[in-house]
Amino acid sequence: MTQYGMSSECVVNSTLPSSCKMHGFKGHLKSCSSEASGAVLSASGRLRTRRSKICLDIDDDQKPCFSGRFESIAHRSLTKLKAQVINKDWSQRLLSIAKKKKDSELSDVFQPKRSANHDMLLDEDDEEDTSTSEKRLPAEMRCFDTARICVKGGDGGNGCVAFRREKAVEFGGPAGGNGGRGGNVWAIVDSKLNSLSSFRTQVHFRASNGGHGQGSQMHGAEAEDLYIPVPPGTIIRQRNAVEGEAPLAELVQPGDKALLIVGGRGGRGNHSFKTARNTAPTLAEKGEEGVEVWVDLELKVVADVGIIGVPNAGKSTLLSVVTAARPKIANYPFTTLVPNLGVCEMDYRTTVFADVPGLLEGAHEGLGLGHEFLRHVQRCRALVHVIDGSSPDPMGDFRAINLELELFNPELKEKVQVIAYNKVDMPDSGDYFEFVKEELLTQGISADHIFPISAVTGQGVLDLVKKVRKVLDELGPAQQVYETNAVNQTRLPGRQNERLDEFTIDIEEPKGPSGPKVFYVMGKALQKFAQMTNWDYYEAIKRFQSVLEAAGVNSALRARGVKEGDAVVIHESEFTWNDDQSDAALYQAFKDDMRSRNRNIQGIHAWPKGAKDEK
Ligand SMILES: Nc1nc2c(ncn2[C@@H]2O[C@H](COP(=O)(O)OP(=O)(O)OP(=O)(O)O)[C@@H](O)[C@H]2O)c(=O)[nH]1
Ligand SMILES: [Mg+2]
Repeated sequence: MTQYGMSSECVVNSTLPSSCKMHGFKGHLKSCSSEASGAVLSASGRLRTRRSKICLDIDDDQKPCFSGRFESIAHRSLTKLKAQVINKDWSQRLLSIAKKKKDSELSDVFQPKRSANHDMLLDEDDEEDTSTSEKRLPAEMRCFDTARICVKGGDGGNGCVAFRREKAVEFGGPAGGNGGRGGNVWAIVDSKLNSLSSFRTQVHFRASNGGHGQGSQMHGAEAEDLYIPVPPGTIIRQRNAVEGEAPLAELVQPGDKALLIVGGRGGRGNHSFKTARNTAPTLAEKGEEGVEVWVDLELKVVADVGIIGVPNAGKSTLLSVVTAARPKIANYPFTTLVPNLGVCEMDYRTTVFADVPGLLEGAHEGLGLGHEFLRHVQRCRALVHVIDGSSPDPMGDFRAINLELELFNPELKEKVQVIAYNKVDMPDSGDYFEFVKEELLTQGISADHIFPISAVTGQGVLDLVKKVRKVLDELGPAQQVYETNAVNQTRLPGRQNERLDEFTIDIEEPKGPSGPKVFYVMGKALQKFAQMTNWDYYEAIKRFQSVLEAAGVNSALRARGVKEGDAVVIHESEFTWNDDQSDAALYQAFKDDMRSRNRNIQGIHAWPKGAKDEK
């Protein structure tokens, strides 16, 4: 029996929230104990103290199986504390878990992973499989190069109904201001970022709403735009985009930005409705609602040189020596979980290095940390292959990695590789270098591409970097890195030419023999118009009615057989069809509606002819 991530001598001091429920141990857990006084930790119990010493005993051959909230908390706490663990059992355990991870789905970053109806086609079993395979690795170990976020443009502010009231100004006229525009949502490159991990904690991005209009012709304030920072090399697509569809944006260079969502426009106040015939209008529009969409982000790391090698070879150490980057370095495999970028400046020229997580045999099939970051290697112009000199079989490692690269994508084999035989400061590795070099020469690697280095002492690193620079120079200037036909929209679009007379009508048959039919009227402009109509003003409803008449909706409904009492649904509003289209009938319907909504009738300065006010 071994313990998960810790030995009996090494007890983790973990701070867990008091509400952390220890449920769902599913029988793998052999026993739990807690040393903190009063702490209760059992398969069905609850952890009651904030600071507790926990030991979890787990069968040798079984994976720990947590569920619910405890899973993420336990993994997070254990991952944070793994450096403190004296026993290296953690690494072994981690490695074995990672090896078990097998993701059969091979997909390219530029191909949307799922078709539009893929989710719908998934049966329940498939869904379960996906969720369990995703949960097999702790969140900290996943490569954060994809994310799904929800963006919403700000709502426009409402227009205002107001009249000028001043001493000695008898008929002041309408003075209601317009609402302000809602905020737009942009994605902008932030060169300090190198992964999409920030989108783990924030998924919803909403721009602020525009200010409402006020009296004295005061317009509402325009909302500020929302800028979502993304790392360079981010591709943004509509959720479930179909194959071949152009992405919304591809942001590569620092300063690149793209408009994702436009904020809603502000509603007009009654001052805007003033005409020669209607000099005192009592209606105003509501602000347009901001659109909400889900978008998929994918990151392609943009680097000149990719540092590859087996886990623990010293890749991150090399990156920290040649660049100012400070990646995490530790003596266990899979220290690096997301690709790290570093910029090396030499002779007034910059070279971007990417240190990718360690590769394992079977990486092309998704073993280890999966094949996701192999896509990043694909985009590097040259590779530095770090061989771990302290490994029992350095040439075996070298061959295995090259085979993995080739199996993932044959083009990867063609990439120029500069070999860095690392850890020569260690006596065993240094002595072994000549043998390895001979082997490498027999593999067809030219002698001037092989460098014995010690990333820790810096020995041989300068020569290596000079060679890398030379190789890049020989390859010529970097190619255009925009790889998709994305429409990076950088300007606000002009007014959309949406027509009110473009609509469709769907009919839902009555439920019972005497029930009403339901007519769904759908059209982009019509729905927006219905959403912006302020139903609290009679004049607004009258305007809505006349627009329906002018756009041909009423005649289309009549042609489809609408009868008195049938329901007509436009956007989120439901109306009851009345054959009597007179002002009096409309006013009566308005009054009934206001009463049912418990609202006070307001803004009517002249009652329509024939309407009888009950008040
Ligand atoms: N003696 C010696 N140790 C080295 C050298 N380079 C790296 N190391 C050690 O090797 C261990 C692993 O180094 P990392 O840089 O984290 O290795 P890595 O390849 O990035 O490992 P992963 O990210 O886990 O794949 C650390 O303990 C380093 O101190 C070297 O040149 N000499
Ligand atoms: Mg590393």
